[in-house]
Amino acid sequence: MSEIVRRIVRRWYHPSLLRSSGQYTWSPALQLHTSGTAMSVTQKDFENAMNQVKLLKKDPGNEVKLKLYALYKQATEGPCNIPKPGAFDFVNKAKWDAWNGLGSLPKETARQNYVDLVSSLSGPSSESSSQVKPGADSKQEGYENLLVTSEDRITKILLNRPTKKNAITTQMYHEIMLALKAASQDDSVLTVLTGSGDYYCSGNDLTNFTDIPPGGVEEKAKNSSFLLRDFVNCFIDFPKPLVAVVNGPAVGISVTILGLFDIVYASDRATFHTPFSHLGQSPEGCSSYTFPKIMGSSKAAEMLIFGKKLTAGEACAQGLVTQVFPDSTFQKEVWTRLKAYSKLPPNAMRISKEIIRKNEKEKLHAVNAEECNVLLSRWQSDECMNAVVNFLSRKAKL
Ligand SMILES: CCCCCCCCCCC/C=C/C(=O)SCCNC(=O)CCNC(=O)[C@H](O)C(C)(C)COP(=O)(O)OP(=O)(O)OC[C@H]1O[C@@H](n2cnc3c(N)ncnc32)[C@H](O)[C@@H]1OP(=O)(O)O
Repeated sequence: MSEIVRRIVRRWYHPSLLRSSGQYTWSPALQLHTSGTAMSVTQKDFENAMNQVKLLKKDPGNEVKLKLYALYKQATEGPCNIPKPGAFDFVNKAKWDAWNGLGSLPKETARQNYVDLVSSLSGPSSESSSQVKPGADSKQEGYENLLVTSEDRITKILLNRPTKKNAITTQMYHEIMLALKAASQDDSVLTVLTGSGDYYCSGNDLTNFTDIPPGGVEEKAKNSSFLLRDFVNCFIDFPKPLVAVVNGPAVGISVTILGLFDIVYASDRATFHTPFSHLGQSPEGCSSYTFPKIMGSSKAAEMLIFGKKLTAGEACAQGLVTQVFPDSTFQKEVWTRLKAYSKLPPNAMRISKEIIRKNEKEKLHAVNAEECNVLLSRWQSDECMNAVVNFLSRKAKL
Protein backbone atom coordinates (compact mmCIF):
# COMPACT_ATOMS: atom_id res chain seq x y z
CA MET A 1 0.00 0.00 0.00
CA SER A 2 1.42 3.37 -0.94
CA GLU A 3 1.90 6.08 1.66
CA ILE A 4 -0.89 8.13 0.11
CA VAL A 5 -3.41 5.30 0.49
CA ARG A 6 -2.28 4.65 4.05
CA ARG A 7 -2.84 8.32 4.76
CA ILE A 8 -6.37 8.29 3.37
CA VAL A 9 -7.35 5.18 5.28
CA ARG A 10 -5.91 6.63 8.49
CA ARG A 11 -7.68 9.92 7.98
CA TRP A 12 -10.99 8.48 6.99
CA TYR A 13 -11.15 6.17 9.92
CA HIS A 14 -9.43 8.35 12.49
CA PRO A 15 -9.91 12.01 11.62
CA SER A 16 -9.55 12.83 15.33
CA LEU A 17 -6.03 11.41 15.29
CA LEU A 18 -5.10 13.84 12.58
CA ARG A 19 -6.63 16.70 14.49
CA SER A 20 -4.43 15.99 17.47
CA SER A 21 -1.34 15.04 15.53
CA GLY A 22 -0.15 18.58 15.02
CA GLN A 23 0.73 17.83 11.40
CA TYR A 24 -1.13 20.74 9.96
CA THR A 25 0.06 21.89 6.62
CA TRP A 26 -1.01 25.00 4.82
CA SER A 27 -3.96 24.16 2.70
CA PRO A 28 -6.26 26.75 1.19
CA ALA A 29 -8.92 24.05 1.51
CA LEU A 30 -8.94 25.04 5.14
CA GLN A 31 -10.62 28.20 4.06
CA LEU A 32 -13.75 26.62 2.63
CA HIS A 33 -17.32 26.56 3.90
CA THR A 34 -16.80 24.91 7.23
CA SER A 35 -18.71 27.29 9.32
CA GLY A 36 -22.39 27.04 8.60
CA THR A 37 -22.50 30.61 9.91
CA ALA A 38 -25.58 32.70 9.30
CA MET A 39 -25.63 34.50 5.99
CA SER A 40 -24.88 38.20 6.14
CA VAL A 41 -24.20 40.92 3.61
CA THR A 42 -20.50 40.09 3.51
CA GLN A 43 -20.84 36.29 3.36
CA LYS A 44 -20.54 36.25 -0.42
CA ASP A 45 -17.43 38.46 -0.33
CA PHE A 46 -16.03 36.19 2.32
CA GLU A 47 -16.61 33.12 0.14
CA ASN A 48 -15.08 34.88 -2.86
CA ALA A 49 -12.06 35.76 -0.74
CA MET A 50 -11.72 32.11 0.31
CA ASN A 51 -11.71 31.10 -3.33
CA GLN A 52 -9.25 33.86 -4.16
CA VAL A 53 -6.80 32.52 -1.58
CA LYS A 54 -6.67 29.26 -3.50
CA LEU A 55 -5.58 31.08 -6.61
CA LEU A 56 -2.76 33.11 -5.08
CA LYS A 57 0.24 32.69 -7.29
CA LYS A 58 2.83 33.33 -4.62
CA ASP A 59 3.03 31.69 -1.23
CA PRO A 60 2.13 34.61 1.06
CA GLY A 61 4.54 33.51 3.80
CA ASN A 62 3.94 32.06 7.25
CA GLU A 63 3.04 35.29 8.98
CA VAL A 64 0.25 36.07 6.54
CA LYS A 65 -0.96 32.47 6.52
CA LEU A 66 -1.28 32.60 10.28
CA LYS A 67 -3.24 35.85 10.04
CA LEU A 68 -5.54 34.31 7.44
CA TYR A 69 -6.00 31.23 9.55
CA ALA A 70 -6.78 33.24 12.67
CA LEU A 71 -9.23 35.56 10.92
CA TYR A 72 -10.94 32.62 9.24
CA LYS A 73 -11.39 30.79 12.56
CA GLN A 74 -12.58 33.95 14.30
CA ALA A 75 -15.01 34.72 11.48
CA THR A 76 -16.50 31.25 11.46
CA GLU A 77 -16.21 30.04 15.06
CA GLY A 78 -15.72 33.18 17.15
CA PRO A 79 -13.06 33.55 19.85
CA CYS A 80 -10.48 30.80 20.29
CA ASN A 81 -12.16 27.86 21.97
CA ILE A 82 -9.55 25.09 21.95
CA PRO A 83 -6.98 24.21 24.59
CA LYS A 84 -3.53 25.72 24.25
CA PRO A 85 -1.18 23.20 22.56
CA GLY A 86 2.03 22.16 24.27
CA ALA A 87 5.11 24.34 23.87
CA PHE A 88 6.79 21.82 21.57
CA ASP A 89 3.81 21.52 19.28
CA PHE A 90 5.22 24.46 17.34
CA VAL A 91 2.80 24.59 14.43
CA ASN A 92 -0.39 24.30 16.41
CA LYS A 93 0.96 26.60 19.07
CA ALA A 94 1.63 29.30 16.45
CA LYS A 95 -1.85 28.87 15.05
CA TRP A 96 -3.41 28.93 18.50
CA ASP A 97 -1.47 32.09 19.41
CA ALA A 98 -2.65 33.81 16.22
CA TRP A 99 -6.28 32.91 16.79
CA ASN A 100 -6.24 33.56 20.52
CA GLY A 101 -4.55 36.88 19.83
CA LEU A 102 -7.72 38.12 18.18
CA GLY A 103 -9.45 38.07 21.57
CA SER A 104 -13.11 38.87 21.30
CA LEU A 105 -12.97 40.48 17.85
CA PRO A 106 -16.55 40.22 16.47
CA LYS A 107 -17.12 37.64 13.73
CA GLU A 108 -18.27 40.33 11.30
CA THR A 109 -15.08 42.33 11.76
CA ALA A 110 -12.93 39.23 11.36
CA ARG A 111 -14.75 38.42 8.15
CA GLN A 112 -14.19 41.95 6.87
CA ASN A 113 -10.49 41.87 7.84
CA TYR A 114 -10.09 38.53 6.10
CA VAL A 115 -11.60 39.93 2.89
CA ASP A 116 -9.38 43.03 3.10
CA LEU A 117 -6.26 40.97 3.71
CA VAL A 118 -6.97 38.68 0.76
CA SER A 119 -7.67 41.60 -1.50
CA SER A 120 -4.37 43.24 -0.50
CA LEU A 121 -2.58 39.98 -1.39
CA SER A 122 -4.29 39.57 -4.72
CA GLY A 123 -2.98 42.84 -6.16
CA PRO A 124 -4.13 43.37 -9.75
CA SER A 125 -5.82 40.07 -9.17
CA SER A 126 -6.63 36.91 -11.00
CA GLU A 127 -10.17 38.34 -11.10
CA SER A 128 -9.04 41.16 -13.34
CA SER A 129 -6.60 39.03 -15.26
CA SER A 130 -9.40 36.64 -16.03
CA GLN A 131 -11.36 39.28 -17.90
CA VAL A 132 -11.21 38.87 -21.62
CA LYS A 133 -9.75 41.84 -23.37
CA PRO A 134 -11.72 42.86 -26.39
CA GLY A 135 -10.27 41.98 -29.76
CA ALA A 136 -8.97 38.86 -31.37
CA ASP A 137 -6.54 36.27 -30.08
CA SER A 138 -6.47 37.34 -26.47
CA LYS A 139 -5.09 34.75 -24.10
CA GLN A 140 -6.06 35.06 -20.47
CA GLU A 141 -3.49 34.63 -17.74
CA GLY A 142 -4.15 33.54 -14.21
CA TYR A 143 -5.15 29.91 -14.68
CA GLU A 144 -2.91 27.01 -13.80
CA ASN A 145 -4.65 24.14 -15.54
CA LEU A 146 -6.81 25.91 -18.07
CA LEU A 147 -5.90 27.70 -21.23
CA VAL A 148 -8.53 30.33 -21.89
CA THR A 149 -8.44 32.17 -25.19
CA SER A 150 -10.81 34.42 -27.05
CA GLU A 151 -10.81 34.61 -30.82
CA ASP A 152 -13.43 35.17 -33.52
CA ARG A 153 -16.00 36.04 -30.82
CA ILE A 154 -15.57 32.59 -29.28
CA THR A 155 -14.12 32.06 -25.81
CA LYS A 156 -12.45 28.67 -25.58
CA ILE A 157 -11.83 27.09 -22.18
CA LEU A 158 -9.29 24.34 -22.67
CA LEU A 159 -8.79 21.79 -19.88
CA ASN A 160 -5.02 21.71 -19.96
CA ARG A 161 -3.77 18.83 -17.87
CA PRO A 162 -3.19 16.22 -20.56
CA THR A 163 -0.76 14.03 -18.57
CA LYS A 164 -3.58 13.37 -16.10
CA LYS A 165 -6.21 13.02 -18.81
CA ASN A 166 -7.53 16.45 -17.79
CA ALA A 167 -8.83 15.13 -14.45
CA ILE A 168 -10.42 18.02 -12.54
CA THR A 169 -8.63 19.06 -9.36
CA THR A 170 -10.25 21.18 -6.68
CA GLN A 171 -8.38 24.18 -8.00
CA MET A 172 -9.65 23.45 -11.51
CA TYR A 173 -13.27 23.47 -10.32
CA HIS A 174 -12.61 27.00 -9.07
CA GLU A 175 -10.75 28.00 -12.22
CA ILE A 176 -13.53 26.72 -14.46
CA MET A 177 -16.08 28.70 -12.45
CA LEU A 178 -13.96 31.84 -12.78
CA ALA A 179 -13.48 31.25 -16.51
CA LEU A 180 -17.21 30.79 -17.04
CA LYS A 181 -17.96 33.92 -15.07
CA ALA A 182 -15.46 35.88 -17.17
CA ALA A 183 -16.84 34.37 -20.40
CA SER A 184 -20.38 35.32 -19.44
CA GLN A 185 -19.26 38.96 -19.20
CA ASP A 186 -16.78 39.26 -22.07
CA ASP A 187 -17.33 40.29 -25.68
CA SER A 188 -17.57 36.76 -27.03
CA VAL A 189 -20.85 35.29 -28.22
CA LEU A 190 -20.13 31.56 -27.86
CA THR A 191 -18.27 29.66 -25.16
CA VAL A 192 -16.57 26.35 -25.79
CA LEU A 193 -15.24 23.77 -23.33
CA THR A 194 -12.74 21.26 -24.65
CA GLY A 195 -9.74 19.17 -23.60
CA SER A 196 -6.08 19.04 -24.56
CA GLY A 197 -4.33 15.80 -25.48
CA ASP A 198 -6.04 12.49 -26.11
CA TYR A 199 -8.79 12.82 -23.48
CA TYR A 200 -11.61 15.30 -23.15
CA CYS A 201 -11.63 14.78 -19.39
CA SER A 202 -11.34 11.84 -16.98
CA GLY A 203 -13.72 13.43 -14.49
CA ASN A 204 -13.07 14.28 -10.90
CA ASP A 205 -9.41 13.95 -9.95
CA LEU A 206 -9.55 11.11 -7.46
CA THR A 207 -6.66 12.57 -5.50
CA ASN A 208 -9.16 15.24 -4.42
CA PHE A 209 -10.14 12.62 -1.85
CA THR A 210 -6.72 12.72 -0.23
CA ASP A 211 -6.62 16.39 0.71
CA ILE A 212 -8.42 15.92 4.03
CA PRO A 213 -8.59 19.05 6.22
CA PRO A 214 -8.18 19.00 10.01
CA GLY A 215 -11.97 18.64 10.41
CA GLY A 216 -11.70 15.19 8.82
CA VAL A 217 -13.58 13.54 6.02
CA GLU A 218 -16.95 14.93 7.08
CA GLU A 219 -15.69 18.49 6.67
CA LYS A 220 -14.09 17.58 3.35
CA ALA A 221 -17.33 16.03 2.12
CA LYS A 222 -19.32 19.12 3.14
CA ASN A 223 -16.85 21.45 1.41
CA SER A 224 -16.92 19.29 -1.71
CA SER A 225 -20.68 19.21 -1.74
CA PHE A 226 -20.80 23.03 -1.66
CA LEU A 227 -18.11 23.22 -4.32
CA LEU A 228 -19.92 20.79 -6.60
CA ARG A 229 -23.21 22.62 -6.15
CA ASP A 230 -21.61 25.97 -7.04
CA PHE A 231 -19.77 24.41 -9.98
CA VAL A 232 -22.88 22.87 -11.52
CA ASN A 233 -24.89 26.05 -10.87
CA CYS A 234 -22.45 27.94 -13.09
CA PHE A 235 -23.44 25.68 -15.99
CA ILE A 236 -27.17 25.87 -15.21
CA ASP A 237 -27.04 29.66 -15.20
CA PHE A 238 -24.59 30.24 -18.03
CA PRO A 239 -26.27 32.84 -20.27
CA LYS A 240 -24.56 32.37 -23.67
CA PRO A 241 -24.65 29.37 -26.00
CA LEU A 242 -22.34 26.78 -24.45
CA VAL A 243 -20.68 24.20 -26.68
CA ALA A 244 -18.74 21.08 -25.66
CA VAL A 245 -16.07 20.02 -28.16
CA VAL A 246 -15.48 16.48 -26.96
CA ASN A 247 -12.11 15.62 -28.46
CA GLY A 248 -11.71 12.20 -26.78
CA PRO A 249 -13.00 9.98 -23.96
CA ALA A 250 -15.11 11.68 -21.32
CA VAL A 251 -15.68 10.34 -17.82
CA GLY A 252 -17.81 11.18 -14.77
CA ILE A 253 -18.70 14.80 -14.20
CA SER A 254 -17.44 15.84 -17.63
CA VAL A 255 -20.19 13.63 -19.07
CA THR A 256 -23.01 14.46 -16.69
CA ILE A 257 -22.79 18.21 -17.21
CA LEU A 258 -23.17 17.72 -20.97
CA GLY A 259 -26.93 17.71 -20.36
CA LEU A 260 -26.53 21.39 -19.42
CA PHE A 261 -24.71 22.35 -22.65
CA ASP A 262 -26.54 23.67 -25.69
CA ILE A 263 -24.49 21.78 -28.27
CA VAL A 264 -22.18 18.75 -27.94
CA TYR A 265 -19.83 17.93 -30.84
CA ALA A 266 -17.82 14.74 -30.50
CA SER A 267 -14.91 13.09 -32.23
CA ASP A 268 -15.61 9.48 -33.21
CA ARG A 269 -12.81 8.60 -30.74
CA ALA A 270 -14.85 9.95 -27.83
CA THR A 271 -16.58 7.69 -25.34
CA PHE A 272 -19.00 8.62 -22.57
CA HIS A 273 -18.70 6.88 -19.25
CA THR A 274 -20.30 7.50 -15.86
CA PRO A 275 -19.01 4.73 -13.57
CA PHE A 276 -20.71 6.01 -10.43
CA SER A 277 -21.72 2.63 -8.99
CA HIS A 278 -18.18 1.33 -9.55
CA LEU A 279 -16.98 4.28 -7.48
CA GLY A 280 -19.61 3.91 -4.75
CA GLN A 281 -21.01 7.26 -5.85
CA SER A 282 -24.20 8.57 -7.40
CA PRO A 283 -25.07 10.86 -10.34
CA GLU A 284 -24.36 14.60 -10.34
CA GLY A 285 -24.42 17.48 -12.81
CA CYS A 286 -28.25 17.20 -12.87
CA SER A 287 -27.87 13.99 -14.89
CA SER A 288 -30.43 12.20 -12.70
CA TYR A 289 -32.91 14.57 -14.34
CA THR A 290 -31.40 15.52 -17.71
CA PHE A 291 -30.34 12.02 -18.84
CA PRO A 292 -33.75 10.33 -18.49
CA LYS A 293 -35.23 13.37 -20.24
CA ILE A 294 -32.72 13.23 -23.08
CA MET A 295 -32.49 9.48 -23.65
CA GLY A 296 -35.38 7.90 -21.78
CA SER A 297 -35.22 6.33 -18.34
CA SER A 298 -33.99 2.89 -19.32
CA LYS A 299 -31.00 4.07 -21.39
CA ALA A 300 -30.20 6.60 -18.67
CA ALA A 301 -30.31 3.87 -16.04
CA GLU A 302 -27.91 1.70 -18.01
CA MET A 303 -25.41 4.57 -18.03
CA LEU A 304 -25.96 6.04 -14.59
CA ILE A 305 -26.60 2.85 -12.58
CA PHE A 306 -24.63 0.19 -14.46
CA GLY A 307 -21.94 2.50 -15.82
CA LYS A 308 -22.38 1.46 -19.45
CA LYS A 309 -19.82 3.24 -21.59
CA LEU A 310 -21.27 4.71 -24.80
CA THR A 311 -19.45 5.24 -28.05
CA ALA A 312 -19.82 8.64 -29.67
CA GLY A 313 -22.23 7.14 -32.19
CA GLU A 314 -24.40 5.66 -29.42
CA ALA A 315 -24.35 8.90 -27.45
CA CYS A 316 -25.48 10.73 -30.59
CA ALA A 317 -28.26 8.24 -31.28
CA GLN A 318 -29.45 8.76 -27.70
CA GLY A 319 -29.50 12.54 -28.00
CA LEU A 320 -26.63 13.37 -25.65
CA VAL A 321 -24.37 14.34 -28.55
CA THR A 322 -25.42 16.72 -31.31
CA GLN A 323 -23.11 15.40 -34.02
CA VAL A 324 -20.12 13.07 -34.39
CA PHE A 325 -17.16 13.87 -36.68
CA PRO A 326 -14.27 11.69 -37.87
CA ASP A 327 -11.32 12.30 -35.59
CA SER A 328 -9.06 13.14 -38.54
CA THR A 329 -11.16 16.18 -39.49
CA PHE A 330 -12.79 16.87 -36.13
CA GLN A 331 -11.04 20.11 -35.16
CA LYS A 332 -11.22 21.62 -38.63
CA GLU A 333 -14.89 20.83 -39.21
CA VAL A 334 -16.04 21.84 -35.75
CA TRP A 335 -14.18 25.14 -35.61
CA THR A 336 -15.26 26.12 -39.12
CA ARG A 337 -18.83 25.56 -38.09
CA LEU A 338 -18.47 27.39 -34.77
CA LYS A 339 -16.87 30.38 -36.45
CA ALA A 340 -19.85 30.60 -38.79
CA TYR A 341 -22.31 30.40 -35.87
CA SER A 342 -20.38 33.07 -33.99
CA LYS A 343 -21.33 35.58 -36.68
CA LEU A 344 -25.04 35.26 -35.85
CA PRO A 345 -26.61 38.15 -33.91
CA PRO A 346 -25.52 37.62 -30.30
CA ASN A 347 -28.61 39.02 -28.62
CA ALA A 348 -30.92 36.78 -30.62
CA MET A 349 -28.84 33.73 -29.65
CA ARG A 350 -28.76 34.71 -26.00
CA ILE A 351 -32.50 35.36 -25.88
CA SER A 352 -33.26 32.09 -27.66
CA LYS A 353 -31.17 30.22 -25.13
CA GLU A 354 -32.94 31.96 -22.31
CA ILE A 355 -36.39 31.06 -23.57
CA ILE A 356 -35.38 27.44 -24.23
CA ARG A 357 -33.94 27.02 -20.72
CA LYS A 358 -35.89 29.30 -18.45
CA ASN A 359 -38.72 26.96 -17.49
CA GLU A 360 -36.22 24.34 -16.39
CA LYS A 361 -33.88 26.45 -14.29
CA GLU A 362 -35.67 26.19 -10.98
CA LYS A 363 -36.02 22.44 -11.37
CA LEU A 364 -32.35 22.07 -12.28
CA HIS A 365 -31.24 24.01 -9.20
CA ALA A 366 -33.39 21.78 -7.01
CA VAL A 367 -32.03 18.61 -8.66
CA ASN A 368 -28.47 19.87 -8.28
CA ALA A 369 -28.96 20.58 -4.57
CA GLU A 370 -30.45 17.13 -4.02
CA GLU A 371 -27.71 15.30 -5.92
CA CYS A 372 -25.02 17.12 -3.92
CA ASN A 373 -26.76 16.22 -0.72
CA VAL A 374 -26.87 12.53 -1.63
CA LEU A 375 -23.19 12.62 -2.59
CA LEU A 376 -22.34 14.13 0.77
CA SER A 377 -23.14 10.80 2.39
CA ARG A 378 -21.90 8.66 -0.53
CA TRP A 379 -18.42 10.21 -0.23
CA GLN A 380 -18.30 9.08 3.40
CA SER A 381 -19.31 5.50 2.59
CA ASP A 382 -17.04 2.43 2.66
CA GLU A 383 -18.02 1.67 -0.93
CA CYS A 384 -16.66 4.99 -2.12
CA MET A 385 -13.56 4.90 0.04
CA ASN A 386 -12.64 1.40 -1.15
CA ALA A 387 -13.04 2.42 -4.79
CA VAL A 388 -10.84 5.49 -4.36
CA VAL A 389 -8.21 3.54 -2.44
CA ASN A 390 -8.22 0.89 -5.16
CA PHE A 391 -7.66 3.48 -7.87
CA LEU A 392 -4.96 5.30 -5.98
CA SER A 393 -3.16 2.07 -5.17
CA ARG A 394 -3.52 1.20 -8.87
CA LYS A 395 -5.59 -1.90 -8.20
CA ALA A 396 -8.43 -0.58 -10.30
CA LYS A 397 -9.06 1.44 -13.38
CA LEU A 398 -12.29 1.95 -15.18
C1 LIG B 1 -14.33 13.18 0.89
C2 LIG B 1 -15.02 13.74 -0.25
C3 LIG B 1 -14.14 14.27 -1.36
C4 LIG B 1 -14.90 14.49 -2.58
C5 LIG B 1 -14.21 15.29 -3.62
C6 LIG B 1 -15.10 15.38 -4.83
C7 LIG B 1 -15.23 16.73 -5.46
C8 LIG B 1 -16.34 16.84 -6.51
C9 LIG B 1 -16.68 15.53 -7.18
C10 LIG B 1 -17.68 15.66 -8.28
C11 LIG B 1 -18.22 14.33 -8.70
C12 LIG B 1 -17.48 13.77 -9.83
C13 LIG B 1 -17.48 12.46 -10.10
C14 LIG B 1 -16.68 11.88 -11.19
O1 LIG B 1 -16.15 12.52 -12.06
S1 LIG B 1 -16.53 10.19 -11.16
C15 LIG B 1 -15.28 9.80 -12.33
C16 LIG B 1 -13.91 9.84 -11.72
N1 LIG B 1 -12.92 9.40 -12.68
C17 LIG B 1 -12.43 8.16 -12.75
O2 LIG B 1 -12.83 7.28 -12.02
C18 LIG B 1 -11.37 7.91 -13.78
C19 LIG B 1 -10.14 7.30 -13.17
N2 LIG B 1 -9.13 7.10 -14.20
C20 LIG B 1 -9.01 5.95 -14.91
O3 LIG B 1 -9.73 5.02 -14.73
C21 LIG B 1 -7.93 5.92 -15.96
O4 LIG B 1 -6.92 6.81 -15.56
C22 LIG B 1 -8.44 6.29 -17.37
C23 LIG B 1 -9.36 5.18 -17.88
C24 LIG B 1 -9.18 7.62 -17.36
C25 LIG B 1 -7.24 6.43 -18.33
O5 LIG B 1 -6.49 5.24 -18.32
P1 LIG B 1 -5.10 5.16 -19.11
O6 LIG B 1 -4.53 3.80 -18.87
O7 LIG B 1 -5.30 5.58 -20.51
O8 LIG B 1 -4.20 6.29 -18.46
P2 LIG B 1 -3.61 6.34 -16.97
O9 LIG B 1 -4.53 5.66 -16.02
O10 LIG B 1 -2.20 5.88 -16.99
O11 LIG B 1 -3.69 7.91 -16.68
C26 LIG B 1 -2.61 8.79 -16.88
C27 LIG B 1 -2.36 9.54 -15.59
O12 LIG B 1 -3.55 10.29 -15.26
C28 LIG B 1 -4.00 9.96 -13.97
N3 LIG B 1 -5.47 10.07 -13.93
C29 LIG B 1 -6.31 9.84 -14.93
N4 LIG B 1 -7.57 10.06 -14.53
C30 LIG B 1 -7.51 10.43 -13.24
C31 LIG B 1 -8.48 10.80 -12.27
N5 LIG B 1 -9.79 10.87 -12.58
N6 LIG B 1 -8.07 11.15 -11.06
C32 LIG B 1 -6.76 11.14 -10.73
N7 LIG B 1 -5.77 10.79 -11.62
C33 LIG B 1 -6.16 10.45 -12.85
C34 LIG B 1 -3.54 8.53 -13.76
O13 LIG B 1 -3.51 8.23 -12.40
C35 LIG B 1 -2.16 8.58 -14.41
O14 LIG B 1 -1.31 9.25 -13.50
P3 LIG B 1 0.21 8.77 -13.33
O15 LIG B 1 0.85 8.93 -14.68
O16 LIG B 1 0.77 9.67 -12.29
O17 LIG B 1 0.14 7.33 -12.90
